[in-house]
Amino acid sequence: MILTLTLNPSLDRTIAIGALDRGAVIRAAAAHLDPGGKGVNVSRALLANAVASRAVVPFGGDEGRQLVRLLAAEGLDMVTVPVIGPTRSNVTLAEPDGTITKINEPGTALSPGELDTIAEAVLAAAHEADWVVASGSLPPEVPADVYARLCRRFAGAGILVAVDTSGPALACALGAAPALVKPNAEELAAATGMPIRRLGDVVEAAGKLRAAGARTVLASLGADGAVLVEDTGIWYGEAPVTEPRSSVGAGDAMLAGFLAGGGHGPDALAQALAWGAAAVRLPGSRMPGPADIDPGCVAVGPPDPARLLSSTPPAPAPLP
Ligand SMILES: Nc1ncnc2c1ncn2[C@@H]1O[C@H](COP(=O)(O)OP(=O)(O)O)[C@@H](O)[C@H]1O
Ligand SMILES: O=P(O)(O)OC[C@H]1O[C@](O)(COP(=O)(O)O)[C@@H](O)[C@@H]1O
Repeated sequence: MILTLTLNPSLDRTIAIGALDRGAVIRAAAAHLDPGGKGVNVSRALLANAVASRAVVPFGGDEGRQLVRLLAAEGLDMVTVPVIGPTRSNVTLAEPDGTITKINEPGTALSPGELDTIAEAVLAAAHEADWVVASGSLPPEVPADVYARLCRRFAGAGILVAVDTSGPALACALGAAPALVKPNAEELAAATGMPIRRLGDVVEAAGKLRAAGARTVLASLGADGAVLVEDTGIWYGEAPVTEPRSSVGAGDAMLAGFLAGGGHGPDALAQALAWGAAAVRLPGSRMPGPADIDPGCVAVGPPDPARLLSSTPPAPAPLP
């Protein structure tokens, strides 16, 4: 069983527009509402592929009740934890050429008591879990070491922790030896202070995250695919999509595919890429099921260090 924790879940509204014209009245072509948040999406993708998963989901206010209703309608196995602050809403503007602009709210603070209740819910469910996935940003005022504490709590208990986050929460988690981290190119650049222009940079930056404590690094590179760096090897793979519809949730589908594929090695990477590509072909953050996933669209092999990435993440700010 794969247990997910999303401390900052969301209602995700994806709005299809013609072109993003700042300052104008933009008439939307279509809109989708999906339940969201990174761990929630990992569980949704696993559910869509009949892989056992349970999601720990704090929820608050009318938005939170709607989130829980949407997840219940999908049949998600979840442990819901009521909290006072309302669940956030995130908006994605999707243009016809595939450009997406995301506006993610910060979310509402969790009190120390609420955090304790959420931690108890994770501990109670974790005894059945092979993996615990701690994913997404932290709401305001939540201590940056919250995922690190989770890693330490499960170290030695035979439960592997995967962390998908950014900034101080990622930096703290690295020091607690997570089994897996899944940075995207921008997070990799920010975490290492390195410009990420070529596959060689990705491999080098992943090596730095491993030196800092992560056992395995699954670096997602958007349309360029992904690089896997672990004890037994380094692999690169891609699964091109000719008509991308929405990349929202692609990273979460990809992580779900990797864990469902065994959580290590080139076959798991291939499955991750197939699930990520399938998510990109679907609208909003709809998670792909077996009918959407084409394992034949993936190529995995050794990375060519000189290969340039098609887009370079913003140059990282100098490390303090
Ligand atoms: N335009 C695309 N074409 C094909 N695959 C994509 C595309 N965008 C994303 N993906 C797939 O989704 C994965 C995650 O995307 P990425 O943008 O790196 O992550 P995140 O959504 O976490 O920022 C990629 O590694 C790739 O497998
Ligand atoms: O917690 P964060 O970093 O604000 O991200 C939350 C957002 O990420 C998503 O989980 C999508 O994630 P990915 O596109 O990285 O797979 C959305 O559902 C949600 O709105």
